[in-house]
Amino acid sequence: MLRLVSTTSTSLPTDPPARARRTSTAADGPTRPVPAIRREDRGLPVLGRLLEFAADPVALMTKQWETYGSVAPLKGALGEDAVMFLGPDACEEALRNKDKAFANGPAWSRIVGPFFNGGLMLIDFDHHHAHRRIMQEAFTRDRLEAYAARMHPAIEHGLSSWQGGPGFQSYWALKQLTLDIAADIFMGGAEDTSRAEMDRVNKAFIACVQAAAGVVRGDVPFTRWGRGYQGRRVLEDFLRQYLPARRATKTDDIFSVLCHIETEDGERFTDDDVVNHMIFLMMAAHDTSTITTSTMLQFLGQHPEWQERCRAESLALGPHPSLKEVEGLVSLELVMKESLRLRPPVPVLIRKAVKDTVVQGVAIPADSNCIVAVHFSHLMEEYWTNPRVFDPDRFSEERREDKSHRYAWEPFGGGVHKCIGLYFAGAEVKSIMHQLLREWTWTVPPAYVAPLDNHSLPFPKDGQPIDFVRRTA
Ligand code: HEM
Repeated sequence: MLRLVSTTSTSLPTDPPARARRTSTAADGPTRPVPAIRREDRGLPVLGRLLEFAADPVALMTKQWETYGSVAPLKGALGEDAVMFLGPDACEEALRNKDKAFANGPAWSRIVGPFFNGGLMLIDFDHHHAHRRIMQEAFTRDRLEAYAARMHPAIEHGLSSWQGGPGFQSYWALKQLTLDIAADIFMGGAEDTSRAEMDRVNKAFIACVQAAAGVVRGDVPFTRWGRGYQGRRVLEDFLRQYLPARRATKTDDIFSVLCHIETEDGERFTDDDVVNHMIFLMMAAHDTSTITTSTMLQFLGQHPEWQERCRAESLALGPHPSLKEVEGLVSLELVMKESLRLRPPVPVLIRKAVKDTVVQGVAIPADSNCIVAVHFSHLMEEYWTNPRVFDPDRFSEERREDKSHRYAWEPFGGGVHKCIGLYFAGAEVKSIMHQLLREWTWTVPPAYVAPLDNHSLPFPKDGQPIDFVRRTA
C-alpha cells in the first residue's frame, strides 16, 4: 500500500538515470526509441503490471524511473503497451502538448467508460476549446462568490447529522456530505425531489463512477457496467426533467448557470451539452474533493499542532465567511496543498498519442497509450525537502518549494485540460474544514497509514476511522 507518512518505503533516487538527463526534442536533434521493456518487467499474463499499480502506484513509478528514466515502457492489462512519463520535465511536455499530439477522449473514455461522454475532460482540440470557453463563464469570480455563500448552509445541514465518536468512519461521512452539497450547489436542491428520489439519483451517480473498475465492459445486467448504463439513464432522465425550469429562471446553482451562460460571441450550451457537462462536473468534483478533505482530516488528526493552528484562524472568523475570508485561511491553505502533494486524488493522467511526437528526446509513436505520472513528481528529492514528510510550511512564502519547477506540484494537471474547478474545490474543501474545525476536534494515531484502494481514485478502504469529538467551548 501507499505509505505516505512512513519514511521507510522505497527511497527515490536523487539523480535521474543518465537516460533521463537527455532533453533533445524533435527540433533540436536526433531522437531515440522508447526503451525496450525488460523481461522481468512484463508482469503477469493478461494483467501485466495492473496489480502492482493497484497495490502501490508510487513504488511502481519509482521502479520505472530507476530502470528506464523519464520515459518508461509499461505492460498494461491485456498485453497492451503503454509509455509512462516521469518527472516534471516529461510531465510538462506531455501536458503542454505543444504539437497537439496527445488526446484525452480516446484515453479517458477507455477508463471511465461511456458514462461521462461529452464531459469537458473527454473532448479534445477545437471541440474542447469551444466548450471550455463557454464553461469558463460558470467559474468567474462572481459566480464562485455565489457558490461559496451557498455552501455554508449546505455544509451546516449535512454536518448536523454527524454523530462522531471513537472510530468514526470519516471517509464515508465526508462522501455523503459532498454528495449532499452537490445536490444543492450543482442541482439547486432539485426542489420538487423527495429524499428517496435524491437517493436514487445519488446511487445512479455512484454506479457511473464505480463502473470504471468493471471487468465486463458492456451493457450486461448485474455487472458494474450494466449498473453504470442504468445509472446514466437515470441521471439523464432526472436532469432533462428539470431542464425547462432551469432554462426558464436564473438561479445560482451550476445547473441553472450552465443553462444560461454564453460567451461574448453568444455561444451557448445545447440541452444535450448541459446534461453531459452536469454529469461530468459532478463526477469531477465529487471524489476529488472527498479524498482531499479526508486526507486533510487524517493529517490534522496526526499533527495536533497544525490542527490548533488552523482552528485558531477559523475561530477568528464567523461561521459563514466570504470567499475572500475562506481564501485567507492561510494555514488551511498550506495543509490543503501539502495533502494534495502527498495524496493527489488523480495520481496519474492518461493520454493517447494521435500522431508521432517526441517527449524528452524519445520518439512516441502515434497510437501510444500514455500515462503522465503526476504523483511521482510530488515526491522527488530533487524538488522537495524530505518529500515523504508532512510539512505544510514548505508551501509558505519563505520556502515555496513548489516553485522548484513549474510542474513539481501538479494535482490539478496542466495545459488546456487543467482543472477548471480548482478554485471551486479550494472553496468547498476549506469551507468544510472550517466548519469541522470550529465544531469538532479529532485524533488519528501517528502510525496510521491509510490502506488505499487504488483501482480508481485512491480512497481509504477502511473508511478512515478517527476519534471525533464535539468541542465544548
Ligand atoms: C481537489 C479537487 C480536485 C482535483 C484534485 C482535481 C483534479 C483535476 C485534474 C488533475 C484534472 C485534469 C485531467 C486531465 O488533464 O486529464 C481535472 C480536470 C477537470 N476538473 Fe478537476 N479536480 C478537482 C476538483 C474539481 C471540481 C470541484 C470541479 C468542478 C466544480 C472540477 C472540474 C473539472 C473539469 C470540468 C475538468 C476538465 C477540464 C478540461 O478538460 O478542460 N474539478 N481536475
